[in-house]
Amino acid sequence: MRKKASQSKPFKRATDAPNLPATPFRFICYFVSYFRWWYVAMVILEALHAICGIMLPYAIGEIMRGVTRSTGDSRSILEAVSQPLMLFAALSIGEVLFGRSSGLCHTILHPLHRQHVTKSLYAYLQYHSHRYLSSSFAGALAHRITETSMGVTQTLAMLINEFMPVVIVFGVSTVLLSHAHQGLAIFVGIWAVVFISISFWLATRCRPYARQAAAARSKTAGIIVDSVTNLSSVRLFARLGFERRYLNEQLAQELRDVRKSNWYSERVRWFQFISAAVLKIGTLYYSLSLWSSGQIAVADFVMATSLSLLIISEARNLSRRFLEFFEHIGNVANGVFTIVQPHELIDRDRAIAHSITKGRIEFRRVHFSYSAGKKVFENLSVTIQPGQRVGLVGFSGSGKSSFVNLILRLFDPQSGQILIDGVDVRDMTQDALHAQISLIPQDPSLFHRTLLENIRYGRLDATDEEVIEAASKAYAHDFIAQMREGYDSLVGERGVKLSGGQRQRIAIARVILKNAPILILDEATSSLDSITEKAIQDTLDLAMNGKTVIVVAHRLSTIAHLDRILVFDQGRIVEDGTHTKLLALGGAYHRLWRMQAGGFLPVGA
Ligand SMILES: Nc1ncnc2c1ncn2[C@@H]1O[C@H](COP(=O)(O)OP(=O)(O)OP(=O)(O)O)[C@@H](O)[C@H]1O
Repeated sequence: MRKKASQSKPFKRATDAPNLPATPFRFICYFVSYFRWWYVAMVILEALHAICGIMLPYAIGEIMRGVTRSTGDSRSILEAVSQPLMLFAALSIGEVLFGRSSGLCHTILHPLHRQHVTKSLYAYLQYHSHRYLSSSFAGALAHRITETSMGVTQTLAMLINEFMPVVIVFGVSTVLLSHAHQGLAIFVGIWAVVFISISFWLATRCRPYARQAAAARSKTAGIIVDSVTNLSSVRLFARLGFERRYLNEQLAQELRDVRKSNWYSERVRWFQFISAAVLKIGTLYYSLSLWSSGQIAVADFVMATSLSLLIISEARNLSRRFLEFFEHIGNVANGVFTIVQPHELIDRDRAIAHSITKGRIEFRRVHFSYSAGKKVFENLSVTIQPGQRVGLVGFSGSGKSSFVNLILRLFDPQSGQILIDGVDVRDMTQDALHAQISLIPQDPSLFHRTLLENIRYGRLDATDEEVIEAASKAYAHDFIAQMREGYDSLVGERGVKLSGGQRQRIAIARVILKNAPILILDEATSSLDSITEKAIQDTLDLAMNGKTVIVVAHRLSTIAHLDRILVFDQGRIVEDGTHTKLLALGGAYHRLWRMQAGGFLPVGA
């Protein structure tokens, strides 16, 4: 069922990702359809609320009509106004009941709706590629999701609670007035059309100023955050005054932009006040002259003036509302155009959760570049046998990480194949592939959760005992036990409360729990002191047992004991063999080895 729906979409998306439309209007409608009955109820309640409100002046007019028709004694007045009074009371009660019922719907629905948009956008974002995520600011994406979900609910709230009542008020007023006098109705009708059109036009004119002021405000916030984040550097460079001046310059710019926007809003307010005065005075004068010439009754006169006051109160903030409306729509459009993009790496239709039994990795005539132009691999072919432990060495930028990235399918090659146990990685579901490969990166990033949760991430059903056992094997238990809250300690954003070596040990514990058939170590012990590294090496050797292992290393001593070493140079494998064989060859590896023995770290070719 889902497949069918996704086939009709204009672009590729991961099969398990929500089927979100890629245009703001359709995006909003998509979510409305989930809660359609709630919205139908809100539209009806808000319409009834507005109708009750606008009918009140009519009831007042009828009361007046009753009074003028009565003979003057209190009994006849009471008789004449009893029905309009009941109407007035019913309308007043209706206004409260319908208004508050709509408010209740709003209270229940909107948080739910926002949650649903947030969940869907987050689920969609999860399937974006490594390339997409690494070229976006994580904070900005999170902010977009929040703004988009707010934008969707606010857009709908404004349509239902702000614009629809105004339209109803204008429409019903014109009908009521037309019963009293055609001319009055035409006057109010023309006023409403002109007022809405000019308000809309002014709002569109005001938009760039408001946007500029909002951008200036965000920039100020950004500068403050940046400066506070780097406060220790600011102090160490004795740049406190410099930072204040830097902020002051931005604040001065913000002031100019905000003033411009405020000045424009002030002009809009002038327009609103003048138009309100025109309506008030015009209706009063016109209806008074109609009444004095006997064309309308005093009741119609009262109704017309009350209606004009009601219309003014409804229309008062229309320009500002239009402005906010554009802003919310803009937020939705931003979110949709940023996040609801085609997914770059999606599982093929025939992809299966293939289970890796041997761990044989083969690169077959692989051509790969990150972007058009600079090639990283050209016709690369190499096979890593099951259970082999292979070290990757080479100068910085020679292609070691790219080699690993392709195995993990963080990127797809332009041509050629990467096969694991003879199956193209594109024919495996990404979930299955990633579940069967463990990676310990050079600088592991942890979740701001407890140590227990971070280690258990390797296997969610691991018991506390298994977590502690893995931590002990990774030489992490001792330092965890010394922490005040032990395994329940929070590690800070990305694990900043831990040292680099401690983070690496947590990452190793996690991988021990995961126990995947293929293990990739990217300078996995580079942050450890030599004594811990020696100890942990034994654990890693144990963890490598029976697995295919790839070790990316800059320090050649850490891979000298492996079964095989591949030497990379500008995307080519220039040497391939054991440490002893490669040293004897006297080529690139030999040169690297000599450079490191002499204390030099090779940085570039
Ligand atoms: N995400 C990326 N986008 C674009 N180009 C990239 C990206 N990652 C790497 N490259 C480029 O690809 C080439 C190979 O880089 P790669 O990271 O594979 O080298 P490496 O041998 O792992 O280097 P190091 O030892 O410094 O980690 C380099 O020219 C690099 O600039």
